Amino acid sequence: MSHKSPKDFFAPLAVGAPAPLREIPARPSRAIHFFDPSNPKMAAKVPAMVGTVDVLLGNLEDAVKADNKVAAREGLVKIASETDFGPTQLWTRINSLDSPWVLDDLITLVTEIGDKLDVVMVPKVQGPEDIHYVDRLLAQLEAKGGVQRPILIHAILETARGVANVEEIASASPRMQGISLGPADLAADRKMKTTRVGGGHPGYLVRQDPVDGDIHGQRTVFQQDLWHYTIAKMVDACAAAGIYPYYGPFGDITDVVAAEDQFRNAFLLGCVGTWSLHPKQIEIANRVFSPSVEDIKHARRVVAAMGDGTGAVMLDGKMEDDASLKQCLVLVDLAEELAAIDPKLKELYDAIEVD
Ligand SMILES: CC(=O)SCCNC(=O)CCNC(=O)[C@H](O)C(C)(C)COP(=O)(O)OP(=O)(O)OC[C@H]1O[C@@H](n2cnc3c(N)ncnc32)[C@H](O)[C@@H]1OP(=O)(O)O
Ligand SMILES: O=CC(=O)O
Ligand SMILES: [Mg+2]
Repeated sequence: MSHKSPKDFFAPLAVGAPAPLREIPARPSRAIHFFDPSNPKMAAKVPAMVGTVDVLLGNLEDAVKADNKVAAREGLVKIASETDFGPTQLWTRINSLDSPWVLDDLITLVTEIGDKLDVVMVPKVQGPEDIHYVDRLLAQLEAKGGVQRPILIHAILETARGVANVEEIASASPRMQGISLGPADLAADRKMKTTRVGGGHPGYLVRQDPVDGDIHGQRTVFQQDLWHYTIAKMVDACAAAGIYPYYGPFGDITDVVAAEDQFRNAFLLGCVGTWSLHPKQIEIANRVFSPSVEDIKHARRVVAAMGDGTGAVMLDGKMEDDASLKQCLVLVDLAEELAAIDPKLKELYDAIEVD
């Protein structure tokens, strides 16, 4: 397989298209909030959500009825044209690359609202060839529409082939912003025997060994995480490529407790955010994907104790060194990025006293 040289990788793919970015900016994206632009009730709520959520995503793919595909596309153009998004990013999820709608999705959105669109989410990505296709098309359309800065690409990891190719997908283009887990389509594609949109399953468990050989006696059951392997693989692929990993949908809107657990697992494993399908999931995501006061307090104590950052010190009976300092700096840096856009968090983090 032939690879592009570094100089070609960062050259625009169409005459007149903006130059690709050399680094993907670390813009907060704790919640990517989905709305259906063809649904008048949802669409009406979008302007008031600006500033309350990091990303608003006009969804054109699954969950939008086939009869409403054109209305959703046109609805998104209208909302984008009429709304000042301020600090909130505007993303879209286009229809899949084999669908009858995707070409018109891209032509319409990039030429009409390209300057407002930050990221295009591409579903059911199978391999780098899908990203190359969207990459070139975006460049051609940016040139046609006079778009001034490159629109980034976000892939959904929701096919078995996509998971097998995740490293190549992550580094397929300088437009690659990040990757989300798509547990619902991935489960179907893998022929998993679940019937849910993300989250766990009570049947996927590990059981304590029999006590005194009594297999029918009381034995503790530990439910396992169906998504651990894929999220970890995705996080590694994204970190290696310098892009951002996300959990995806949690379909049980009423189970806010399990949603929080699933989001926190993803946060701890390295994800920067998740999807929100319903307004009540935004607050959960914003909270979970922001470092806690306790974490920042501890991280700042380690930073202070480590002085010039070399050597080893004891803090509360625990050894700290360069590696634990680096982990603490991940949290401190994230807190600074979030404080810059979230005044409540800034107040919270500023009030922390390090003893
Ligand atoms: C596997 C995947 O691909 S996941 C991604 C695709 N799926 C989606 O994007 C789903 C997006 N979400 C939704 O469609 C809806 O939230 C549903 C269908 C799950 C639930 O909708 P409802 O039954 O209307 O929920 P509910 O009655 O609690 O809504 C309360 C209010 O919030 C509004 N609302 C619900 N979801 C959203 C949303 N995502 N964004 C903005 N407003 C919303 C409703 O319109 C309703 O407004 P109203 O008070 O003016 O009547
Ligand atoms: O698109 C998301 C999914 O889980 O499927
Ligand atoms: Mg899907």
